[in-house]
Order: sequence, then C-alpha cells, then structure tokens
Amino acid sequence: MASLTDHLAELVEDADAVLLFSPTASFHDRFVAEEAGDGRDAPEIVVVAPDNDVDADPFVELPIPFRDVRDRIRFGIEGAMESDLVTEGDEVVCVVSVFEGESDAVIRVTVDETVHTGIYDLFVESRADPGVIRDVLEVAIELGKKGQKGKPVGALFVVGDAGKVMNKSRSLSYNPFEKSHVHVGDPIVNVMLKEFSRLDGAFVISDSGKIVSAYRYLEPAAEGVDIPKGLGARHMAGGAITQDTNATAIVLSESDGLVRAFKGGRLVLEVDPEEY
Ligand SMILES: Nc1ncnc2c1ncn2[C@@H]1O[C@H](COP(=O)(O)OP(=O)(O)OP(=O)(O)O)[C@@H](O)[C@H]1O
Repeated sequence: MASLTDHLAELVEDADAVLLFSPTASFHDRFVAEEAGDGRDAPEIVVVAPDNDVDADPFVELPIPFRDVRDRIRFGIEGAMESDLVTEGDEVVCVVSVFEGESDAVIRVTVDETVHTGIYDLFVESRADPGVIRDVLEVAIELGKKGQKGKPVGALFVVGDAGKVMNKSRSLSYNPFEKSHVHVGDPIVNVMLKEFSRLDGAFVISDSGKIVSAYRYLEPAAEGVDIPKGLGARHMAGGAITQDTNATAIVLSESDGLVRAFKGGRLVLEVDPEEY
C-alpha cells in the first residue's frame, strides 16, 4: 500500500474492516483498489456517512452527524455489525474527522460485544421512523441550547408505540394536540413543542411522527430498569416506558442540560446540546 500514508497502511495491516466516515470519491476508490490488489484477505471497506456520495457498497447511513466522535464510531461499528460486516473480536480501523477543518484521524479499535450501546438500534431498529427520532432529538437539542426565555428547561418525548404508551400513562391536563394532525419536523410544530415543554409530563409521538398528546404522566412498570444513578423521576419514567413498551424516550434534563435517549430500558445515547 505504497500510496496510502505509512501510518495508515500500518494500522490497516491485518485489520478486518476499515470504516471511512468522510471519504471523497477518489480516496474511497483508491482505498478499495489498493486493498483488493494486496493479494491477502482484504479488509471490508465500509463507508459511514449521511449520504452515499461515493456510491459505496457497503454503506451505513448516519442519521445525525454525531458531533461526539465516539458516538459516530459506535454507530458505525454497530451498523456494520448489524449487516454482518464485522463481528466480535474484529479489528476495525476508523478514518474519521475529529476536529472540523482538520485532516482525518485514524483510530484502530477491537470490536467488543460487551460495549454494544444500542446507538444504531436507536434509529434503525426502532418502531418509529428513524427520521422522526432524529427530528425529536434535534428539537430536544435545540431546546437544551436555548432553554425557554433563556432559562434551562426539561422535557420528555416518548416516540413510537403510542397506543401502548397512552395506556400506560394518564393525562395531567387538557391535551392541546387532541384533534390536530400535526407532525414533528414541521417548523411550527417544533415551536409548539418548545412552548409546551415548560409544562409537566411527557409528549407522546406516534411511529410516523404525529404528536398524539402533551402532558402525559407516565406510569410504566419500573422493575429491573437500569438507568444511571443520580437521574431523577423524569429519566426513570422515560427509561421505564421504553422497557414496558416498544417506544424510545428522549429526555432533556433541566438540571444538567444533557439530552439522553433510552431504549429497551437502557440509556443508549447522551449528548451535550452545547457541543452541537
Ligand atoms: N412519571 C412521569 N411522567 C411524566 N413526567 C414526569 C414523570 N415524573 C416526573 N416527570 C416530570 O419531570 C419533572 C422533573 O422531575 P425530576 O426533577 O424528579 O426529574 P429528573 O429526572 O431529575 O429531571 P431533570 O434533570 O430535568 O430535573 C417533573 O416536574 C415532571 O414534569
């Protein structure tokens, strides 16, 4: 592999897969050509990006940019595992941009099933449309950045499996979305969500993104829910509803300002809105 840098060539040596997170077409094609021409068991070259601009196969679609490089890498690896491109014990080289505007870093990791976070499943294996989960996450991140009139706010969004979620919750107040047919992602709806987030309870959103209700007090069974210590009732309710139903919960914490996603009763993603 004379024309890839020595450092990259050394790291790719004996790797089982290479994940390219921001390849140009020429970089990708050169990579594939050089690996295929090497005569040995070539690593799988997988592109992980928002769009498949380079016509790569295999390709793992990134639903959000994941500013935290660890999240981006976890998503890529878990996506590649889902497609049987990599498996436990594999050595994976990630070519990924860590700082905007700087050249890519090369990080070599060993796939460890025990650190499987579920970040890929959060989007792709959820009942709800991945675009709906992304839109709700974006609303929560934006709300976390700006707060309400400059003050930090908390919010709880329960996405997917809405019928069951409604059965496991009760109304705290009049539902402003009762007869409306509005969906997340619509800019006006995002303003409404932010406005109503000051009030108690959870938003319930359907698999396709319809806002079913605001002000729901969740009453899920909470036995065996494993959420990090120190998180309060909002997070516990959000985590527990995802164990009791097939929903995903996205929680903005009023106290520490972080946005967390829960699925299957587990914390699967934690982002700091200030870093977005
Ligand atoms: N079971 C529940 N269902 C819906 N909303 C709830 C539930 N429990 C608590 N909340 C909401 O969470 C708010 C904050 O509660 P609490 O401070 O205990 O949670 P927390 O997890 O520490 O969240 P934060 O970090 O935002 O303070 C409550 O005022 C209420 O609006």
